[in-house]
Amino acid sequence: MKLSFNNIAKNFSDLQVVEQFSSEMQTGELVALVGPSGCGKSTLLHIAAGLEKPSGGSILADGQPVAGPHPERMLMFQENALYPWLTLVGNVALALEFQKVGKAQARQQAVDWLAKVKLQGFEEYYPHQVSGGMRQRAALARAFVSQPKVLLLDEPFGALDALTRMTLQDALRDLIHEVRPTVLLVTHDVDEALFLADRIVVFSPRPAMVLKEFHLDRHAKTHDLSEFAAMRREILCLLGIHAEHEDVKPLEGVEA
Ligand SMILES: Nc1ncnc2c1ncn2[C@@H]1O[C@H](COP(=O)(O)OP(=O)(O)OP(=O)(O)O)[C@@H](O)[C@H]1O
Repeated sequence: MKLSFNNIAKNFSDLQVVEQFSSEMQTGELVALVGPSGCGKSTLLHIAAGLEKPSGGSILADGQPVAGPHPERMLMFQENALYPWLTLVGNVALALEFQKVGKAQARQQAVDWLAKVKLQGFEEYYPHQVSGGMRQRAALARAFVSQPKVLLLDEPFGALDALTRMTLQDALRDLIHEVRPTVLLVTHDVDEALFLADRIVVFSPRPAMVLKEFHLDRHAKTHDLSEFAAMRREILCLLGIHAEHEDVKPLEGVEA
């Protein structure tokens, strides 16, 4: 599904959050939105989800105005997105039951998708009985089970430790490869954007304006992002972060 943001502006009372944002996300494209905290990235996701109305401009999904939330445009948050009173399989099946899929069929599909995110054997566990990474795996299964055409990810792995985050990024890549939704990813993690995205949009502080877009080759990327070092440095620089301080320096006396 193609998403078109046409001259989007958004303000909350006197607060101008987004100014003149225009961009087209092609079917199956993964676009990462990065920018300073509070610049309006989540607001753009909410507009795409149909949860917020723009103050100016229009948002189209396959040429049709977005009038409100729709299951084909799925929003996934950072953490605690699962219902604590339902098991993992119950949480995933519920996404289908909302769409009027029969209970038995919903459950079978939920079991299948939990297996795809390596949670077989944990179907009957409650969210508090599994780790944060496992909860986010289940949340991924729930986001993908109804095979959405657009996936809106708001810092999906922001609460996880670095190692768990990387395994979840791999899982997300596999699911995207299978379902091929159009994805808008809000992240503070530049490496996550470099690993997952086809395109990275870097925003200014509020009101959000596009500072620069980066196009990445779609090929089998690994977590070794050394080939993107120059791009990483430029993005960090645009965000006002001194990249040279970020780099790991060899310890004294150790040859680089
Ligand atoms: N419903 C709302 N009512 C009033 N103000 C809001 C609302 N939603 C967001 N804002 C304000 O809009 C600004 C942008 O918020 P938004 O969550 O889009 O930023 P962000 O770039 O996603 O931030 P972060 O990276 O910290 O999550 C903030 O100042 C926020 O307080």
